[in-house]
Amino acid sequence: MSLVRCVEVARTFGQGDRAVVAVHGCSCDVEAGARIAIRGASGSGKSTLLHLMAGLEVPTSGSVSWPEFGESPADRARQIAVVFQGPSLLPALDVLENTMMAAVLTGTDEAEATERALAALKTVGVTGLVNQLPETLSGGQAQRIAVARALTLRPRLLLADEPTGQLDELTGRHVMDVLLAAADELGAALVVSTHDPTVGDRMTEHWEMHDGRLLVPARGGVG
Ligand SMILES: Nc1ncnc2c1ncn2[C@@H]1O[C@H](COP(=O)(O)OP(=O)(O)OP(=O)(O)O)[C@@H](O)[C@H]1O
Repeated sequence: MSLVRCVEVARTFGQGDRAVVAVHGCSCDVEAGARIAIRGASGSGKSTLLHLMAGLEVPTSGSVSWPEFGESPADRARQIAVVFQGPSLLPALDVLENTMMAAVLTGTDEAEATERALAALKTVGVTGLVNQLPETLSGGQAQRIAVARALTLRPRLLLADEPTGQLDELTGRHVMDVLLAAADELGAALVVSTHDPTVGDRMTEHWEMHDGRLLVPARGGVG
């Protein structure tokens, strides 16, 4: 069964002359355990599609459903983690608090969330930073903490929007190692938008976006 099903989904921003159709009539399924890379030029709609899949954007038309996650947004929030493209840490919270926050807000006991967050920070290699505020971090460190926050949630669906875009090659490879290992361990599906062909090479399904339109090759097709 699909974790996410998009049927003829479209998302338009703005109105009238200023309307931008970011996503046009996209239909796709993310199956349990999938490893999907979404490639496409800047502005082709990758982030918007990931946000629709996460339930963070509401489609202008069409439908997004989560057949395995239940109807309520609260149930979904526990099952889906997003690694955002840009800075996403809360400036007033330190690294540990940022890492555990999403899990606590979705119902994980605080002691359990702390334990998970410390383990996730160790996994991404930033244990020395637990008490620092986001303003003291490099872009790469902040991105690794955003990955740790996603892992702390223990989701069944991991959506990562250009997770290596701001990182040097070695750190980027490490972040992908961590995301793939975590997805394996959790039995989660992983969907990554990327411009980096080396990231795409590590995934098993290859989707393309062009001007808001999604091309999903038939299973076993050439990516
Ligand atoms: N909140 C918004 N308001 C208005 N326009 C938006 C908004 N979000 C996205 N867009 C527009 O929708 C289109 C698709 O943007 P999106 O960020 O989804 O593309 P992308 O493929 O992720 O780009 P990139 O690779 O640069 O991150 C772009 O033309 C963008 O300017």
